Amino acid sequence: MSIEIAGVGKHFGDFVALDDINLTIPSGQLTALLGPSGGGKSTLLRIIAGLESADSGTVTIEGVDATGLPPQRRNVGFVFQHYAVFKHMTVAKNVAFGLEIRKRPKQEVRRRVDELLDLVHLRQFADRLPSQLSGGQRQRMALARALAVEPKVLLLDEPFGALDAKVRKELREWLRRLHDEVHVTTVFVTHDQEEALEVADTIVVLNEGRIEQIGSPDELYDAPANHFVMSFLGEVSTLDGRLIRPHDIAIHTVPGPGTIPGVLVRSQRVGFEVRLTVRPVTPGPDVTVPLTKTFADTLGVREGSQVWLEPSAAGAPLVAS
Ligand SMILES: Nc1ncnc2c1ncn2[C@@H]1O[C@H](COP(=O)(O)OP(=O)(O)OP(=O)(O)O)[C@@H](O)[C@H]1O
Repeated sequence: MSIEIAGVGKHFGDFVALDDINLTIPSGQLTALLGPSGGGKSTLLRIIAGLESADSGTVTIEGVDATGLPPQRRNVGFVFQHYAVFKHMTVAKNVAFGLEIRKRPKQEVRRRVDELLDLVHLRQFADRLPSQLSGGQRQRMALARALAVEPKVLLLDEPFGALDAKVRKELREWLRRLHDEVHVTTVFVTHDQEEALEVADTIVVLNEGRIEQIGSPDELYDAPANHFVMSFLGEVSTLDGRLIRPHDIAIHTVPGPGTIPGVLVRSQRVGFEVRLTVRPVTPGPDVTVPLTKTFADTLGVREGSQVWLEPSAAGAPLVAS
């Protein structure tokens, strides 16, 4: 069982937002829709949720053809970046809302709300108003509220987008742990490759309305299908007419087989790292290689030194540029 998206297309006027999307999102996994702004991620998520209808194609959720079903009959929960909370209701009431409108017995509602508040670590804030929570706590409350009605699928559109970097990082670690506890099929939209690499089981890279690649974080990072995926998923440099990750370039003070000579033009200390920028003799841009400070010290090079660059012997991902 899973979410099956077959032949989904969506236009806005002449603009093609999604072009023949075919995708299987496995049950029980955390799947990231990753891509640059305007790539079609939110449109696809909204089509899965039933908030937007596709021009063509079908959406099947856990074996049921959901293409024509309204959102409330799809058994999905969603959380958006700017979550609309009921400001006048306590945290516990906000979480209980979906259960109360479904007229579940009071005792069951109380028990379920307690469970959920434990799960999102907000039990001690049950009686506060949302305005008395931090941004990160509010998003956790939003997740508890979405989970309350036991959806088969949880859809998150940049749920941590509006928060500062530190809180975002905490919340994504927390989301991963939460997912490992509840295993609800989760699809989240992000334009942040680090977020996708760190949290997702499967990443779907969307660009200009098309799927560029689908795979595990390791597959995408180590074996990108094309130039776009490689440069979107991490830093890349161009060396000797090829694309390579900066971490896959070694610097030597003596020549060796396959090395490319160059001159060290800049040495920059950034925290625990030293970034050495080398101008190769071969045509092409300067290459910046990150090293640990200890290793940079043992190399003993300074600006103006002659050095030799070596693409890592493991031959890590080199994609013709
Ligand atoms: N209701 C609409 N009317 C017209 N164009 C739209 C509409 N909704 C989305 N679009 C366009 O469709 C394209 C895809 O939008 P979408 O929101 O899916 O992208 P995204 O990948 O989620 O981007 P972002 O990360 O910026 O949210 C964009 O170019 C957007 O301007």
